[in-house]
Amino acid sequence: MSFATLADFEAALAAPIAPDAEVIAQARARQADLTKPPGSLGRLEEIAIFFAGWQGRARPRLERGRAVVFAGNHGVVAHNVSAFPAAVTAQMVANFEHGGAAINALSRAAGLELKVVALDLDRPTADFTVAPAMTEDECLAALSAGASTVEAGLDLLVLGEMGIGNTTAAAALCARSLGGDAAVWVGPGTGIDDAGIARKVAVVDRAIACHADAPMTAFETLRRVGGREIAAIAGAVLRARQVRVPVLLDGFICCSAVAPLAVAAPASIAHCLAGHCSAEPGHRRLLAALGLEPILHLDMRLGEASGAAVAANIVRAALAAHDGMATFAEAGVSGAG
Ligand SMILES: Cc1cc2ncn([C@H]3O[C@H](COP(=O)(O)O)[C@@H](O)[C@H]3O)c2cc1C
Ligand SMILES: O=C(O)c1cccnc1
Repeated sequence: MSFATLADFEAALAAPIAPDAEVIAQARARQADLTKPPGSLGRLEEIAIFFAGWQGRARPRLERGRAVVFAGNHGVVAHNVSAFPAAVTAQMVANFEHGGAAINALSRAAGLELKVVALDLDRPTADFTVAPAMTEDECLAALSAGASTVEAGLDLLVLGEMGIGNTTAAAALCARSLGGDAAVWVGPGTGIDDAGIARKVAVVDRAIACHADAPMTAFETLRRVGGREIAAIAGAVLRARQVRVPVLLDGFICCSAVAPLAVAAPASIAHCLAGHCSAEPGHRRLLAALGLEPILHLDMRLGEASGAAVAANIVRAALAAHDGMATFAEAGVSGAG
């Protein structure tokens, strides 16, 4: 599946795709029958029921889980908005390929297959303080690259990114999609100092002003102030919903990729859970705006799908309890009197 035209993107965004209500009812009934006080597994129960509805299976499984890390480079790094040089993006992609990054260890620990997709790293996006980051064709190609990593039959999709400078793009996406001053969305990213944060705020203000007259559509926001890895995440999310694969989103940047989608069509991210709340200050506000309750709070601020990969272990635990526990009848345990 690809996004050959803008109409394909708009159709995927608006498609009326919902979880299976009958299967949700079956999974809920099973939870009520398991040998525990009702509700005592808390959020784990909700996670199991969510996966049941999207997988269309009253006893959902996590055999084929995939983590995908998309990488892209950003013209906006010319404004000195990251603590690290842009060359680190390609160097980290090499590190992913050699198995040495955090996501290699964490995806292995969670039993997830790992795919790394580098998107035109030698062609950074345009500086979005003066021009759209991508042409329409470039944005469609990135959306398609994301969609092509997802197929029916996956039990879980974990999404993440690598792209030096992309917390600046993420802040601009949030400001354009959700409003609010640049200052509420800008944070230290890889660790810039206060002067760097002030530079970043000014860059996001200029970006918002530069694109203020453009249509406030999801596509224009992704294309103008996003990046290739960010558009690829949006494409993967839309494709996952079409094939009913539940998604775990990672940190601030990953979630910023779905903000334009959620604003345009709230149901377009109904199959997504937030793996964690990162330490990047805008993430908490972004999750609240998206109506997502993060599974974990671990003060992580890495990206690479790392927080979502850790949360996949919680999903695994939720599904194991849902599938493996005995019912009151099977175990001969008395129900509530
Ligand atoms: C070695 C290294 C590994 C990373 N892995 C993810 N990121 C994270 O940091 C970047 C965003 O922060 P900023 O906007 O400040 O550049 C993204 O690549 C993100 O995934 C990394 C950053 C570095 C330096
Ligand atoms: O929230 C994240 O995922 C994040 C925060 C800072 C830098 N890189 C990623």
